[in-house]
Amino acid sequence: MKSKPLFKEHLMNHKMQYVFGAVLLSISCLLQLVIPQLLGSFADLVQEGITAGQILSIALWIVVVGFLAAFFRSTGRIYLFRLARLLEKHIRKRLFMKWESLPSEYFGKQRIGDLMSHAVNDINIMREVGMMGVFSTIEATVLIGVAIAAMAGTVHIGLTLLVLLPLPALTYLAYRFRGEIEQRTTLVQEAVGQLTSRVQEFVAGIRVVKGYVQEQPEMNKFKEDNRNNLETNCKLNKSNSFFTAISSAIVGVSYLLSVVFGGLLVMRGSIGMGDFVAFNTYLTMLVAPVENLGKVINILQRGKAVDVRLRHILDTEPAVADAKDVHSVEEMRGAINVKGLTFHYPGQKRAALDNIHLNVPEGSSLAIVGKVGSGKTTLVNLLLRLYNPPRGTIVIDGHDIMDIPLRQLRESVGFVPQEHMLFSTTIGKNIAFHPGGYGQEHIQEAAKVAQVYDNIVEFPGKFDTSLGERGVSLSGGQRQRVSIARALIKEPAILVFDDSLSAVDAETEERILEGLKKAMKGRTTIITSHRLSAIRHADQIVVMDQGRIVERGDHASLMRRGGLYASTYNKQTMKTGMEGSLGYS
Ligand SMILES: Nc1ncnc2c1ncn2[C@@H]1O[C@H](COP(=O)(O)OP(=O)(O)OP(=O)(O)O)[C@@H](O)[C@H]1O
Repeated sequence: MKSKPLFKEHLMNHKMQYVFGAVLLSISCLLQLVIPQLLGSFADLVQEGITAGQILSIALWIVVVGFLAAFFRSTGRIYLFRLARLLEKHIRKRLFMKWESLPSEYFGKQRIGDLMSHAVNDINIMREVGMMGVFSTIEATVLIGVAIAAMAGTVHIGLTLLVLLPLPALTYLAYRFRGEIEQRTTLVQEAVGQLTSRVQEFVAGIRVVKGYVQEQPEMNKFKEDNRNNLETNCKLNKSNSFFTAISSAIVGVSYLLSVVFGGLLVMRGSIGMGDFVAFNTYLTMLVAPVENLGKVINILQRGKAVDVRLRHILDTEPAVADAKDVHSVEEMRGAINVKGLTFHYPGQKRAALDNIHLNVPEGSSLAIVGKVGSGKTTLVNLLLRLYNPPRGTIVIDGHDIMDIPLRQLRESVGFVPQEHMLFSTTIGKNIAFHPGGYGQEHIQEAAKVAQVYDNIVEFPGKFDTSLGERGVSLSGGQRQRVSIARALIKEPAILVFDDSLSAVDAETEERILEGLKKAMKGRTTIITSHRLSAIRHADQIVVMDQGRIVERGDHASLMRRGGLYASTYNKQTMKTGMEGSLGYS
């Protein structure tokens, strides 16, 4: 279902609050319009010979009216701005919830800078719509409307019409600039996204940049993006300034007409001096709201463009989601059956997996080995339902994986991915990464099994040591093991290690797997690895090549067979032996 325009929806949901804010602001506007009348009376009295008491009385009225107008204006402002903050909070929450529901594939296609730009800049613009957009629209509408009525009703209808003549030009101008400002705003947002992505990539890849002496080319790319950002902003600024300047010029023409023709009317005696003063004070009061109208139109246009962009994200249907009638299954035990699984990535002709059959009994271990790109990660991703497998091709404990609620499925799997993402919080919290949290005892036990306990207790803060963004203060191997501890603490029915031990040497990998034996007991374990020595104890080993299983069996039977597995194993052990004798292992 398509979502409604975000601001409109917020307006409808908070109708009464907006009305109340508008009433407060309108009272302030009406009070402000009393001041020209007071000044008009003052001018008339001056001509007739004013007394000190009259001066004092008018001054007092101006102070009282000014004070009340300011009181209602600031109260209305506080009220309406609070609504705008609510709008900002609401959209940010919806956006984050939507992002959480989208598959990792979605994020693979997005630049981080663009996502950041949506989360920060776009939402700021929506807040501006709620703040200045609403506030200035109400103020401009009431002030302009009532001021014009007062000018026509109390001073001179002909002069009012004459002075207002240039204003339709402002409407035309707003119409003419509408598309241009909208288009340029989009370009500015894109330029900001590009710049943010560039900085993010530079920071994330700083070691590669330095290692390949790419500082200068990277600086050139940054300069180009920075220049583009400047240019797009200047163009937008030009449109805005041009628009504002012409708006002011139009208002200036109104002034000219008022002074010339108003002056003539005073000379002819058609209106009094007081009326002339009041008329020009009204006109002065019109200048700010009319000028603001330009800004408001600009904000509303930018808001419209952002609204469309944000709704485009909010309307994205997650490719992987629970079916409507999905029900929790009884306890997950971890018996996995894969039946004739063939899988194509969206838009790909070549099958990433081709007719895969597997039977992994509950509590047993399966190792998936094969060359780069042979389909190991794809198989694991489908088991976690990061993509949808064809119906009936993956069955866990007798249930088609498509009929198991995603939450239950993923809670039953302890997944250790290739990339070890750690969050910028303490090591303990990285391990206890679960809504309910875990006690210290659990955290320490998981760290021990993952062979990282000794490293952690050496840090000054032990488990309370804070990690920088992406866990930069830990070595690759330590990060991997913290990530393993995070999977183990869940005590899941199924453990999946997707080439997760590649950052440690062969000996450490074996030691970790040896240490994990206790944790693996009673759990179905799936390990993908390039290093065959590490997985040789698995109950079942499958060798993949170009999306197909080309060999299967246990280590001994595969070695006897003398195929791809045996030759790779022999090559690898020979290499490791050489490295060992050279002191590398
Ligand atoms: N998101 C994707 N979209 C399209 N094709 C993909 C995607 N991910 C992987 N592939 C392709 O699917 C095939 C299998 O990839 P997969 O990542 O499963 O291999 P792998 O055996 O895990 O490789 P590695 O050992 O390098 O991790 C490859 O040809 C790869 O290019």
